Amino acid sequence: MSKFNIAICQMNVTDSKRKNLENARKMVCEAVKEKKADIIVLPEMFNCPYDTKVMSEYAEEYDGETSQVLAALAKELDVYIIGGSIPEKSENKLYNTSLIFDNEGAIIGRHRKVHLFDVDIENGIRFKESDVLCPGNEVTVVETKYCKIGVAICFDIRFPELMRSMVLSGAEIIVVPGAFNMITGPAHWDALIKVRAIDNQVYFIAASPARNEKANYIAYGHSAIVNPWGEFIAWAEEREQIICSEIDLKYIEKVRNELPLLKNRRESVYSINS
Ligand SMILES: O=C(O)CCC(=O)C(=O)O
Repeated sequence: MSKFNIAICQMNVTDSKRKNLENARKMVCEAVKEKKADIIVLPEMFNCPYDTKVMSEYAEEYDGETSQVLAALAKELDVYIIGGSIPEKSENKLYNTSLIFDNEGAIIGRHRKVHLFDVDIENGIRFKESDVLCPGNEVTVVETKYCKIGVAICFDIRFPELMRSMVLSGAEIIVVPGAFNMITGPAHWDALIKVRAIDNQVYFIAASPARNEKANYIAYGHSAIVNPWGEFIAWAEEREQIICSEIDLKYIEKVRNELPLLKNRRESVYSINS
């Protein structure tokens, strides 16, 4: 199957976990019914506000309520779900975690955000995820019936080594649920998505929550899907909406053959492990 559809549900996230889960369910159903999506991606922290003060209150151990909702939905609709991210509790630690389900509802991967968002930008934004979260330590690439998919979370997008590691493990699509903000979003979001797609010759799927002006942390929105040539093939505005695009695995092969970047790497000159 070299062609299939991926959708992003750019959902509005509120402080009610119940409403967020209901909304995720409604939008995933719509993505399947209206857009014929085969793989659906949710945004970072889709079941709770993106606020370090409340993450522990919303956190769940695997396999908690959110995981059960997503697994049941994937099975019922016969689709893959890349469950954005949620605060995950494990052995008294908290992680920012993406749970990934196949079309039978089985969990096939779990990415714990590797690079925590700790920044202090003058007259801009101060955020310190490491106040409450622990980093994950693994590169995540899941095997699906379509192809291998790399999954990372938000700030992880800024680390090209992580993305390259995924591609060297066979990823042909990279999915990044991410809640950029009103400072770094306009400055860097589109450019990062585009360049990561170009330098890794992958379809790049970046899934933001909708912009909610009432939230403490205002997400940028503008979810997007970029092809391996670096073209935006689907994009959202700020509001709640679903975007969807066809993925053509043969096109990845074509771009990689015509412009052979991955083949021409000079590993003897540089090493991403150094
Ligand atoms: O890298 C950025 O500018 C935003 C990152 C972020 O919001 C996050 O990691 O959740």
